[in-house]
Amino acid sequence: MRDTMIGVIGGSGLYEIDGLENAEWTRVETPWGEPSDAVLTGILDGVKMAFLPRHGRGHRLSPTTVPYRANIDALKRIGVTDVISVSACGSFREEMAPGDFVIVDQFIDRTFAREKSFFGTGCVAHISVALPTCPRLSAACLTAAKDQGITVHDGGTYLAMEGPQFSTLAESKMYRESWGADVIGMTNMPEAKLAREAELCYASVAMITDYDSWHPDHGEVDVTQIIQTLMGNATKARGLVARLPVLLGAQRDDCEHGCDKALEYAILTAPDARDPALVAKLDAVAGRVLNR
Ligand SMILES: CSC[C@H]1O[C@H](OP(=O)(O)O)[C@H](O)[C@@H]1O
Ligand SMILES: Nc1ncnc2[nH]cnc12
Repeated sequence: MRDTMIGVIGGSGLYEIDGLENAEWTRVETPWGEPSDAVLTGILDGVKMAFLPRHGRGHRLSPTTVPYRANIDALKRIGVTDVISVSACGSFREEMAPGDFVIVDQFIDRTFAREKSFFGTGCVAHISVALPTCPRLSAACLTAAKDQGITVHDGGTYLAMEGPQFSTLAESKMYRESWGADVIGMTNMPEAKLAREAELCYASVAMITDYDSWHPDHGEVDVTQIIQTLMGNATKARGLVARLPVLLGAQRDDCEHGCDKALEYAILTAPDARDPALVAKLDAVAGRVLNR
C-alpha cells in the first residue's frame, strides 16, 4: 500500500479547486521545462491532492503550447498516483448534450504539433495505449459524477484535434459519421499517452459545452456560448472532484489494470547504449525501471 495523491488537471474554466486544507501553490522544476503553472497542493478528506491548471491561471497557454511533458513529470515528481483530467469538449452525439459529462475511455489522436513522448534517441520505449484510461479511476469519476447529480455518460471516444481553430463542417461530419468519435477537444493527447508512460493512472472527465458544427439545429461553434456552459460545468466539476478523496481513499494498492507497471518491459535500448543525459531526465518518469 502507498499514499494516494490525486492530481487534477483543470481544463478551460477550471483554474482552481476548493476546500483544500494546508493549500499551497508550489513551483515544480522539471527536466522538460516549466509546467503550465505552479501546482496547488493540500489535503481533502484526509487524502493528498494536487491541482494544475492546464492552460495556466488566466488561460495563457493554447492547446498546442501546453507543456504536456512538464505537467505530467511535475505531477509524478511530487508524488501524484492518480491523474484526473478535466476538459471542455464538443459533442458528436445528440444524446450527449451541453452540460453533460462523459467519462472518456478511448481517443483518436489527430494532434501533430506536440512532443508526444518522454522517450527517444538514446532511450527508446514502446508502451501500450490500447486501453488508454484506468478503469478503476474512471469508475470512481463516474460514481462521483452520479453522486453529484450530473448527467454522465459511461465511456466515449474523444477526438483530440490540434486547434486552436474549431473543426470545419466536413471534418466534424467525418469524425462523427465515419470515425465514430463521440466528443472532440484539443488537449487530452498527448496528455493521456504521457501519463501512461509515466506509469500514472489516468481518467478523463469531458464536460460538454457544445455540439461542434455538425448539428443542424445548433449552427457553428460559438466561443461565447461555450463560455456560458463552461461556467456551469466548472461548478459541477468542482463537486465531482470533491467526492473523489472519499471514493479513492488515502491509501492505494498497485493498479489492478497495470497502469503503474506500463514500463515494465517497454524500454528497448540496451543499458550500455542509453544516453546518460536522457536517462537523467527520465528520473521521475521512469526511475522505477531505469534504476534497477
Ligand atoms: C474553451 S473552448 C476550446 C478549448 O477548451 C478545451 O480546453 P481543455 O481541454 O483544456 O478544457 C479545448 O480542448 C480547447 O483547448
Ligand atoms: N467543439 C469543440 N472542438 C474542440 N474543442 C472544444 N472544446 C470545447 N468545444 C470544442
